[in-house]
Amino acid sequence: MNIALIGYGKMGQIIERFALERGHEVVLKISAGNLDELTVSNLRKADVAIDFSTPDTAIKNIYTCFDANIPLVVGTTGWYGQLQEIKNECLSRNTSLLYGSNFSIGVNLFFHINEVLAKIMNDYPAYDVQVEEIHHTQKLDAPSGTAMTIAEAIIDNLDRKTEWVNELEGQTEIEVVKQDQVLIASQRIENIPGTHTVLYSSEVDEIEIKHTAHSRAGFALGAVVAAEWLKNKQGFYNISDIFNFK
Ligand SMILES: NC(=O)c1ccc[n+]([C@@H]2O[C@H](COP(=O)([O-])OP(=O)(O)OC[C@H]3O[C@@H](n4cnc5c(N)ncnc54)[C@H](O)[C@@H]3O)[C@@H](O)[C@H]2O)c1
Ligand SMILES: O=C(O)C1=N[C@H](C(=O)O)CCC1
Repeated sequence: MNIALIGYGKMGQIIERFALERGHEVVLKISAGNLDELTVSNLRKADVAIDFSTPDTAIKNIYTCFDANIPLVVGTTGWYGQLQEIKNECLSRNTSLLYGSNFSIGVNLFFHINEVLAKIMNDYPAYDVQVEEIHHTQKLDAPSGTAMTIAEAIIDNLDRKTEWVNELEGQTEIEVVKQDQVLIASQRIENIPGTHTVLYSSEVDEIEIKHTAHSRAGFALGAVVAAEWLKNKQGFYNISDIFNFK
C-alpha cells in the first residue's frame, strides 16, 4: 500500500517506521516546510493518506484529500467542532474518512471499560466522577481528544451528567463544577506521551481506572492498522468501528 503522511512530526515519523515494517511504502511526507507538495496530484500517488498535523490545519488537509478522493485516516485532534460538517461532506462526496482521538488498542479497551463503568454507576449516586489527562508540554489542544471521548461517553451513559468542562492547570480554572458537569482536569508535563484517568469518588472511597501510554508506538501502529482497514472502504468511520469488544 502506498501511504501519504500529512504531518511528519513526532507521530508522522513513528507511523512511517511501522508502515515500512508492515511492507508499505511512504510516497509523500508533508510538514510545515513543504506544504506546497500537498496537492491533489501528489495525493493521488497514494492509496491512503494519514493526517497527524495540527488542530488548525487538519480541516484544510481533509478537504484536499476529499478533492483527491483518497481514503483518509485522521489522528489529529482539536477539530471536532467541525465533525458534523466533515461527515456530511465525506458522505455527499462518496469518499472515505476514519478518525479517532486515540488509535491505541489499550485506550480503545479503556473506552469500552469506561462506558460499562458509567452505566453501572447510574445505580450508585454517592459517587461523583472526573476525568484527568496528562500530556507533554508541546501539545496544542486541551482537553485532549481522548479525554473528550471519555467524558462524552460518560455523559451518554451516566444519566446524572449532561456536559463536560475543562480546567488546564496553570491556565484556566473552574471555580464551581456543577453536579451535572464532568470536570476534565488537564495537566502538561514534559515528555508524557498520554495518561488518562477516570476517577469515581464518594465520601468513603474511590474507584479509579487509568491508561498510561509508555510511548507513542501504540498510537502509531493503530494508525497504520486503521489505514489498512480503510483502504478499500467508502464512508465515514470512527476507530471504534474497527474493534468489536464483547
Ligand atoms: N489519535 C491519536 O491516537 C493521536 C496520538 C498522538 C497524537 N495525536 C494528535 O496528532 C496530532 C499531531 O501530533 P504530533 O505529536 O505528531 O505533533 P507534532 O507537532 O510533532 O507534528 C505536527 C506536524 O504537522 C506539521 N504541519 C504543520 N502544519 C501543517 C499543515 N498545514 N499540513 C500538514 N502538516 C502540517 C508540522 O510541521 C509537524 O510535522 C495532534 O493533533 C495530536 O493531538 C493523535
Ligand atoms: O500527543 C498528543 O497530542 C496526543 N493526542 C491525542 C489526544 O489528544 O487525545 C492522543 C494522545 C496523544
